[in-house]
Amino acid sequence: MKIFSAQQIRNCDQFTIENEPISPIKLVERAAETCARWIENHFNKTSEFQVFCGNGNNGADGFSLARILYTKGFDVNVFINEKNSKYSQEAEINLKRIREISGIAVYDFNEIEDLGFQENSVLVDSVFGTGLNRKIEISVKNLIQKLNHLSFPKISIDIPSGLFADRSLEENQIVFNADETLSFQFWKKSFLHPETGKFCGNIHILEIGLSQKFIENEHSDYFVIDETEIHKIYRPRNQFSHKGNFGKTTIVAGSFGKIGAAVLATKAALKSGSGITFARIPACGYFVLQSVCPEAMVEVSGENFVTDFPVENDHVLGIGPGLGTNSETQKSFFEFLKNYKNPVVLDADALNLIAQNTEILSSIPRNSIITPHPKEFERLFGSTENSFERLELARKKSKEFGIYIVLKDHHTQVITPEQKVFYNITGNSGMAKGGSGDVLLGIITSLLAQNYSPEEAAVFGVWLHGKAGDFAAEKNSKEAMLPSDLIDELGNVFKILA
Ligand SMILES: NC(=O)C1=CN([C@@H]2O[C@H](COP(=O)(O)OP(=O)(O)OC[C@H]3O[C@@H](n4cnc5c(N)ncnc54)[C@H](O)[C@@H]3O)[C@@H](O)[C@H]2O)[C@@H](O)CC1
Ligand SMILES: [K+]
Repeated sequence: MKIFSAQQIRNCDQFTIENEPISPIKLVERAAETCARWIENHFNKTSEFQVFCGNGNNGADGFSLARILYTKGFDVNVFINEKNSKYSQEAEINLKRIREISGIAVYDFNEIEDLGFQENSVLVDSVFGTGLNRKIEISVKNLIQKLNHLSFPKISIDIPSGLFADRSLEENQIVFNADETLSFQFWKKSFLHPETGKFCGNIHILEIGLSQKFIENEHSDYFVIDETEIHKIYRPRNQFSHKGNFGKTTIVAGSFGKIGAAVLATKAALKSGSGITFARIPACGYFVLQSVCPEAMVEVSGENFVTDFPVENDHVLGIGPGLGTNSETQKSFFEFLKNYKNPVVLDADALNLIAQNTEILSSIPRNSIITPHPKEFERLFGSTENSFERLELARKKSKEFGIYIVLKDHHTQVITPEQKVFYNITGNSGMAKGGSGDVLLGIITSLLAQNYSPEEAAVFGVWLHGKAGDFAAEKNSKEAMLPSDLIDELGNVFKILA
């Protein structure tokens, strides 16, 4: 699914109004009705809704929602900024409709303290939407601060007030802290970054029938990985195929004390479809690997750490988990990078070795995939102010070195040399444990070996990994789930695709 900027969303609204055609007020009504349906399905009629409305069309949505909820039998109060009487046309019409209903009281933002809300209150934030274009003024700031201190359920309409749709926060910005965000039609970039996404609570993207023609034709470099895309990428195994059709994967990993990383990566490669799987590990891990992964072939290199790298051109190599940073490993790894031309997958210590001498970055074979977490990324490419800037730096570096960067985070981003960005929305905090990255490297390497393109392997790989994590959390809890549980769940994820 494409992600648009605030300006592109405005253009999409406008295009829909002109071409469907539909009047602006009817479009607001459609958006509000969609929210009301969601609310009706999630709250019972004893709830009392306190709806806070701004002056733009986000406010218009709020007024309309208040009216619809009232007609559905909910108790509703509406709050406005009496001092600011300049409303958008749609907001003005909808506020007038509210004033005509005697059962809905309209109060000023200032009155919330005198009123004291009922215990069954639900707060609805319809103050600012995607039209926010500057820092919030003091009176609204005070309101949001006060509301954030109340412990009632909080719903934001379209976007929590105070967030920009497509960029980071201003300094000292106050943002409504939602439990649920009901957002129209598109994911917004700010929902997907940690500094801003933390204000959104659970995100629900509600379809409001904006123009498909506009959405198809409008260019964007930013995407959310959705299941429809994954179905297009996934290739079921042909009945007449044999193991030679699914590639050869070699995992180069492990050192004394870190053989577990090699085991996880190798098992993950085996469980995500690789035809023939090799592990190149130091001798100290030989018996462990052979016993826990009997399907893999083991090649030994060095005693306690890997001392030479394979150069078989028909294998796809995934290098790094638990490799260690011994100087002998580094020397042969760098030698290998200088001579090897096929795409490889690099993670963990492979990246730490490169970070010790970043000149070698330009020797990474074109179209390789690297999978750094934010700290590893910083060691490779330098620090940035926030995750929005980090993403833009990653786009630049992807292009410069002709590599795919899988920037691991709560919503992992896959960045391509063409500067496209794919945000992953599967996965959960139970995966924030040592070993998860080793599993991801195994999956992506295996997919690349099976002839998925680097973009497909990275996008499909992060999605599979996250989905397996979601299944594992459901069975074991986020606390108790282990990276090995992700590997066990891969089968169930493939089953939903077949
Ligand atoms: N345009 C449309 O057709 C649709 C719009 N929709 C709603 O409309 C919203 C966007 O509406 P608007 O573009 O009117 O903007 P908003 O309702 O987000 O409000 C911003 C308004 O306040 C002003 N403003 C911006 N920053 C401010 C600040 N810091 N302090 C004080 N005032 C500030 C802006 O000039 C604008 O008038 C969406 O988020 C969505 O909720 C939906 O109803 C769907 C259809
Ligand atoms: K809002």
